[in-house]
Amino acid sequence: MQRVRLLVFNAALGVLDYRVPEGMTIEFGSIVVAPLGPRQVLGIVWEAERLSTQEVPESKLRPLLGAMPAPPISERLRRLIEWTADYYCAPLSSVARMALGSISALRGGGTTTEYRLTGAEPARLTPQRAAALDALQGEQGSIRELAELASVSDGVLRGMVGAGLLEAVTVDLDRPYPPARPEFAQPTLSELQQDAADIFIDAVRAEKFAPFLLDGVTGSGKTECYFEAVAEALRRGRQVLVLLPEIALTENFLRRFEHRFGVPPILWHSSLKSSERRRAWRAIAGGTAQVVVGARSALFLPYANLGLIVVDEAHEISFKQDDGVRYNARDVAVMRAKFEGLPVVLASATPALETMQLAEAGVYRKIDLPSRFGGAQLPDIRVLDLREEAPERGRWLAPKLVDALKDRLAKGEQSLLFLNRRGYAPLTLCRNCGYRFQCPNCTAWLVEHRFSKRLACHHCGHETPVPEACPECGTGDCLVACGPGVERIADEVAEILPEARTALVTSDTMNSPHAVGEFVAMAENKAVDVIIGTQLVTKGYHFPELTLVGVVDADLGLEGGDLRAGERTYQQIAQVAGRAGRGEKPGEVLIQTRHPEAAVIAALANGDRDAFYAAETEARRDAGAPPFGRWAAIIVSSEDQSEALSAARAIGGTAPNLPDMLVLGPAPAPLSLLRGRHRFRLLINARRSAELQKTIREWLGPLEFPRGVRVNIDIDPYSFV
Ligand SMILES: Nc1ncnc2c1ncn2[C@@H]1O[C@H](COP(=O)(O)OP(=O)(O)OP(=O)(O)O)[C@@H](O)[C@H]1O
Ligand SMILES: [Zn+2]
Repeated sequence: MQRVRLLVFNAALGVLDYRVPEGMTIEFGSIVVAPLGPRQVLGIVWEAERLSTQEVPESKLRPLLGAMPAPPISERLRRLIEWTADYYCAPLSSVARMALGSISALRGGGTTTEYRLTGAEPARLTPQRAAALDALQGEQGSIRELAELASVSDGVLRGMVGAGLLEAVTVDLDRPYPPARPEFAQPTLSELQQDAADIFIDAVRAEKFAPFLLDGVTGSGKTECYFEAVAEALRRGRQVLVLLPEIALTENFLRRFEHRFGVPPILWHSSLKSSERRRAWRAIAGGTAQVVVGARSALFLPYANLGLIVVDEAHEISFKQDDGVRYNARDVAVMRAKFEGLPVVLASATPALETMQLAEAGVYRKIDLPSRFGGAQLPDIRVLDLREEAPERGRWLAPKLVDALKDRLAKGEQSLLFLNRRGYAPLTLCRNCGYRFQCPNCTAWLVEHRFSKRLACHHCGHETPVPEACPECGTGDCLVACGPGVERIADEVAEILPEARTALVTSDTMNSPHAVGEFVAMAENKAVDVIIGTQLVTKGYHFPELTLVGVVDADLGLEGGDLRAGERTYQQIAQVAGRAGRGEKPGEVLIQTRHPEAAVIAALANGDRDAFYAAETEARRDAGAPPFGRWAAIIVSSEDQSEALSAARAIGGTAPNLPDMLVLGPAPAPLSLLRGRHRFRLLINARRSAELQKTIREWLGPLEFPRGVRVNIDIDPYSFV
């Protein structure tokens, strides 16, 4: 190769041509360093005919500086990167960057230095050193990482190294992971489970593209089934990727995996320490990482030898990324399996309608597990009509739910209360003048968090202490909390069941793997009587003593009229209901609602999933909504409202007039102010036959906007705010 075309990691530059200097060997996919003016850029050597750019004359070509000591990005992954960029209308370089994951890992293995406490007991300590000493017990990391953990400056820690309180440790980045053992603790599967597992095992052996939907009720043992496919991949020396929707679930998964295979899997997520990240990336690219578990970002990594992909809780909307490259990891996982030629298993008790449709059309092979493992029955579901069975004044739990909670406590069984709202109260207002606390950066109320004594915005993170007096009228002691969040429900439980031991499970409390682990251990050891949680606690957990689930407000998710609100409500409630009665004792679910007649609630109460899917399918068909039609959104934002509006109007004004595409808007977004940016939205509804992405590219491509305007395209959107 004399002349090469690079995809460089800079969306503005994109594609550049270079000369390969004498003696340097590279191939397509090689990761190289190239000069750019006085600077250097990283790039991937790409097939020139697949990337268009202005030809640079031979005489002007500058030579590459060198190749990184990392395996080249495979052709299959290059094709997936192209497909993703094309489908989601995203810059190729932004997608490719996700494959690199850790830029520092590209520099090679070797060693790095980390620090940990020596255990020395100093006579006297500054308050900062004392705080660091406290915070860093059992921790190890770079100075920067430890400084962040302890909330002190790097300088404080350097001083502690000098004083002998911290010591340097050499970490080998290429030290191998202990091998997982496919036969470590093989369970005896039920006949149904074994049939499902055999199909997956055959698919792993076939080494061909094969998409599956594993549709099994809650507690049917979906994990045990796909673990058998994982075991087969391990026996054959192939790598496995398991995608989970949230990091909070990984802790649970990790323990189950270790039980089954003798060692923990390799984790990949955004809060890995830099040395862990480098080690994991190198093992993934080198083929020695056997099973990788991660959130979305693990999907684009350069696995050397992938043999199976599993997407667990595949219906979860958090697989859709809503910033940067707006891709859906569930869908891209299927595409990756296709390009790589391997099986992919989407597992869920409440599959997305899109997934169901593909299964019905025969595109995905559907494998059913219709009953719970070990003879456990699905729980009994009853509706509490809040219009007839109102909670006491200032309370949120209806008398029947309170009685059920008391009954379980008396019997020593566990209960779970689900409310998908963090904090104490979603709105705080002044009793005297009616002033409402609103975020200065977003169209959103500030949510009171009573434990941290703060008012917080759940969109931008803005926080302020709860004031003594109303900032508007100055009256003291006049603020009222409106509506419940989980913290308020926890207070109510403490009042009605003072002797009950409670656990609050939200992203505020489950903010580290350690916290999640502690919660799971407590719940399993029956050190908790009542769990109060947000959607975090609705899925994945298996607590055999949990026999009662109370849904505090089933109508919450139906408000706002999002196009998938019905489906999402169904999934959340069915999932949380699925936590009840998983052991020997039967489960009961009480759903509080003001709309018992709503189709979703009725379907849940009757345990009639098919009726719900049928009704939802018809509604979507009528509306031309996915999977029958397609949507795309264009979000225009700027710190300057009029600038955002005129840009949105310019887009609306040049909208193509096509028979198979309808453009709605622009209209102010429901979240019309977000992180200080004013937002307008357009929604495109297209027939399946429409060339949606091509049309959007041709429509927006020629338009020019002021520098402060951002235009984001969201293909197959999940968020409409
Ligand atoms: N064949 C088996 N032998 C022993 N235990 C099993 C078997 N199958 C399932 N279990 C146990 O039953 C419980 C439920 O299984 P699992 O959590 O895999 O269900 P699931 O289908 O993933 O449920 P959910 O969708 O509700 O998370 C787990 O504790 C699991 O270990
Ligand atoms: Zn905000």
